[in-house]
Amino acid sequence: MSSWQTDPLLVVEHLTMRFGGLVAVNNLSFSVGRTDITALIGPNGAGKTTVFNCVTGFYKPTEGRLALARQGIAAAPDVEHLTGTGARHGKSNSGNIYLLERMPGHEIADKARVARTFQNIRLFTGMTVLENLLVAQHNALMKASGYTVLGVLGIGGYKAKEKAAVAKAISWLDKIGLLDRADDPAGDLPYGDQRRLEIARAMCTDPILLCLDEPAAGLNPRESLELNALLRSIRNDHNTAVLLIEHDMSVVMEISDHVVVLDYGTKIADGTPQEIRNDPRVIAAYLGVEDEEVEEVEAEIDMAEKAS
Ligand SMILES: Nc1ncnc2c1ncn2[C@@H]1O[C@H](COP(=O)(O)OP(=O)(O)OP(=O)(O)O)[C@@H](O)[C@H]1O
Repeated sequence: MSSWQTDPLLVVEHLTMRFGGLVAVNNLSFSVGRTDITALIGPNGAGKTTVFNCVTGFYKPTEGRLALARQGIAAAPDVEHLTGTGARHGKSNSGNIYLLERMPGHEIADKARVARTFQNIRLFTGMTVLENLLVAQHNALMKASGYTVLGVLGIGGYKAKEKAAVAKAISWLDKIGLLDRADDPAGDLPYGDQRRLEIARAMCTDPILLCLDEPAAGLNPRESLELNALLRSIRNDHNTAVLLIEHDMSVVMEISDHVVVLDYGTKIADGTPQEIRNDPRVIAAYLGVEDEEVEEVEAEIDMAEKAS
């Protein structure tokens, strides 16, 4: 059995999102494995970003449940019990469970520890590269200060936390190869570096789930390889599950453990890259081609896989 079945971090059940008469996501169920890179793929308008917006609290789903278990397994009876209490989160025998559909975005980030990036880069371009990573840790630092001036001036653990925040930022800059650009404005970085900085900024909040909206868009082949290595390291070395939306099939095939395919808001396939890659419905839907073109597309995917 695969990780998303045996050790799910997030279980999405019957998620539906309507905008007036338009059903953007329709009765969608899938799981995100705790140790997986999960790719959400599908043609333009399939509902991928809407799913992200529901997971991260930008939208309140019309229907459905999104249960995240910080540790252990969110056992069905525990999730049912929590749902019945009307609470947003609660303790179970194996740890805390969070019902994301009930939580505002800032709680999803702070308490459930879900971080995200956007399709278009949203760095603070006028701040330095280092400052971008420090700002990401602002909430944790303010907590350490006890929200008091004395706290900020050094009573209690604030100074130690401040040092740790700088150390964490520097270690991420080192990891993404931008230590020598630490004092430059983030807006001066080339596009691919800005993308990696945005991911590092999200990682500075110590997420348990990192949601990336088209991280490979606009990257050249070298930057794309660097991104793959970074995402693998996030999964392997930082115990952070990754959920990404991606159109670049070579990236999806190369780094995903699990692929969920949407078309018109509905799930049409769910499995390993190997399982979904030979499914003609997936290829046709994802690339928006007619049936007779499917073989051609399969050949293209083969070539992309061999090249990566
Ligand atoms: N806030 C909104 N109000 C109305 N309709 C919306 C809203 N957000 C998304 N939609 C619609 O929901 C459908 C799904 O959009 P969504 O952006 O989730 O698709 P997507 O798979 O992420 O597409 P893309 O790959 O182009 O980013 C589309 O028809 C879109 O127009």
